Amino acid sequence: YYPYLVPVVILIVGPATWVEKFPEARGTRQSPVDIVTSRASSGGSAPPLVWRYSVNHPRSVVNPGYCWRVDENGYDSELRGGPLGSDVYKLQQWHCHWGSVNGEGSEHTVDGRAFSGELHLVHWNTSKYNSFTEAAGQPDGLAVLGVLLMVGSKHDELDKVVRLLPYIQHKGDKVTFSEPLNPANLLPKRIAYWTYPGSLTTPPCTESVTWILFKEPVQVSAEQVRLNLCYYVNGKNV
Ligand SMILES: O=C(NCc1ccccc1)Nc1ccc2c(c1)[B-](O)(O)OC2
Ligand SMILES: [Zn+2]
Repeated sequence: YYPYLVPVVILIVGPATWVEKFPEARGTRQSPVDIVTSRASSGGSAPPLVWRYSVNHPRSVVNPGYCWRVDENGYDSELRGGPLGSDVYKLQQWHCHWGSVNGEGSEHTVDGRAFSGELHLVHWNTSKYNSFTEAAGQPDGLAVLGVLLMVGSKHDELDKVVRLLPYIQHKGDKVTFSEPLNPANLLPKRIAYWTYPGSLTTPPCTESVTWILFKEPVQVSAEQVRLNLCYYVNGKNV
């Protein structure tokens, strides 16, 4: 009776329906995936992954309704090497995924294990395409650095965004800040990573993402997780 209705309803409006509106979601390289570490082949002779980000420019934190997103507003940055061939990618935005239950917020899992959250730094291929939107439709258009988040010590760089969340409680809210922030400080110390060709994990689920998921999780405090949860799950935006 009653409780059995709820899961069915959730399935009808959740990812299961995305294929109707977004045919890409039925594709062959859909993300997220579970990283089965025993099946990952070693990187062999891939060149080093190299990045450079602008620090002192105004950024805006936006509430798109399902996470928070920081727009880089086109300021200079570069990501190259690793699995990206000879193309240069530029940071467009970065955003965070959190779960409703602590410890289950990440999109990717590693050997079946979920993490408290997951940061995505979204870059687009400026060597081949003229805009993010154009690149987002191409198989080699986007490159996303994925950072797994686990509860531990407070993350000072991330806190520059987390402390602004109370000001963007509703979908569409946006706040601009000019405090210097280096996105490179959001990445783990050790930069070993898994990489695979995948897709956006949210509609339109376009298969245009070269995923680069760092192996080492980054620590954020329980309070930082709580702040993220209370603005995105308890009814304010879902
Ligand atoms: O950029 C997104 N939408 C707007 C859009 C504009 C123009 C064309 C297509 C899409 N979405 C999106 C981009 C990157 C990632 C994700 C979602 B993610 O999977 O959450 O992590 C990586
Ligand atoms: Zn994402």
